[in-house]
Amino acid sequence: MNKDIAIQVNKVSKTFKVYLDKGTSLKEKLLFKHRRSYEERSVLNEISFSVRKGEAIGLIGQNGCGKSTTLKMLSKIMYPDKGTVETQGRISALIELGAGFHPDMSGRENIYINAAIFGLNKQEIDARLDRIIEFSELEEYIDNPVRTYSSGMYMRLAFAVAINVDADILLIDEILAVGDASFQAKCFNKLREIKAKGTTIVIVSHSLSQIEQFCNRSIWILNGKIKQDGKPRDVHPQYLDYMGKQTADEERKEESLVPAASTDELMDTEKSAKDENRWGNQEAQITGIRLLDTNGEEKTSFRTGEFMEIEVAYRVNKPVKNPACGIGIFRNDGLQCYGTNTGIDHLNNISLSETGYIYCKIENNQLLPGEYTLDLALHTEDGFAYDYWRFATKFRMYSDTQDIGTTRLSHVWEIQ
Ligand SMILES: Nc1ncnc2c1ncn2[C@@H]1O[C@H](COP(=O)(O)OP(=O)(O)OP(=O)(O)O)[C@@H](O)[C@H]1O
Repeated sequence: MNKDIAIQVNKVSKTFKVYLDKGTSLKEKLLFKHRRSYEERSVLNEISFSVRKGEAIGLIGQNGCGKSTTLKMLSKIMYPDKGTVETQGRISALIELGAGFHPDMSGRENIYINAAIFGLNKQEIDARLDRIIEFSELEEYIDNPVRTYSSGMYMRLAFAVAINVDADILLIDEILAVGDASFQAKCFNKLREIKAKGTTIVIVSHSLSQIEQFCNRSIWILNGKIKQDGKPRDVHPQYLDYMGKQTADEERKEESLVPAASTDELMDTEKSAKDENRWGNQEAQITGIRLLDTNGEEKTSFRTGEFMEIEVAYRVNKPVKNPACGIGIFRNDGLQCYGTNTGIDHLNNISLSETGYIYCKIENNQLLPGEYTLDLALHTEDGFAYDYWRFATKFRMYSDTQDIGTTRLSHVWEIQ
């Protein structure tokens, strides 16, 4: 293996046997006692990738796609059925919370056992013990059995050991989801320090922003293969779009499974949905809404600073005088981030055909990462609604910068 490479995964496949049900009742259990039928479930199918020394990479993908399985094979907790995994250097892994801890032993004793698993001898552990206990902030509890610890305390101890064993490769699975915000921030700072020292890091996380903040590269696993491997800012939008479409398909499928309602029920449901999120005299109606990127492609996620176009399809049922179109953007905690309309923008004397489209082009959408909803309205110049549609659509913003607040303000620094 090339000396600049820390991890080399070559055509790795992994299949699990899933045993089929032997029944739940005593009768079924006895009858099917010898049933050995199982199904082979292929999780990874000839995946290959390599990680250079000092690189930090994120593994992403939907639930059950094989991220943890990949990490377990990197740490040699599990072996591939086919293919090879080669690594160079000492590995430290935070994979299953509390794995490697003995519940009846104290925190202190577990530090020795855990650090020994990572390859340290007694003197090396002695030299690091105070540092580990201090980082874990568990001084008061360190001589209590770990079965008395909360999951947050487990995580503190596990993290404190894993980052203090001078590993060359650190593997972390969703571990930072546990623990309070201040400890998480401390862990992140420590990870940055470790990364700066040249440690190779592989993280599995559902938090894309954690990966964006921290990793140089993201690998997206889909249907047993690597779907994309590249900079987080290139991979994540595609992944989010794919996930957005999946969710929409599932919602449509669920809707088609709902038993047909009677006409009265349908009218009632439509009416209550309308009452709640849509109002106006409907003389002019919004008939569709799409969010488009610079190529005119429909998207549900946008990068901070990217072009975003709101396309509003309309129909005019009765001639309307001096209509206006407005938008309102809300963050998912309800905060209104922006609102405007054609009147505010001095676009007067608009005339609408029977049907058509209105476009609002946002050249430089500087909203910061988060989930947003969009309200749309067709209304008279003085604000009387023809059709006001609350939560007309949703979108997500992402970024690889870490600004705080709602919007990135255009700015420059000058130091004198
Ligand atoms: N030891 C095992 N025996 C049988 N099936 C397993 C085993 N370990 C994992 N699997 C199955 O393999 C698939 C991939 O699991 P894995 O934990 O790697 O997914 P993941 O991408 O980490 O998912 P998540 O995001 O939900 O944690 C799942 O369908 C899981 O049920």
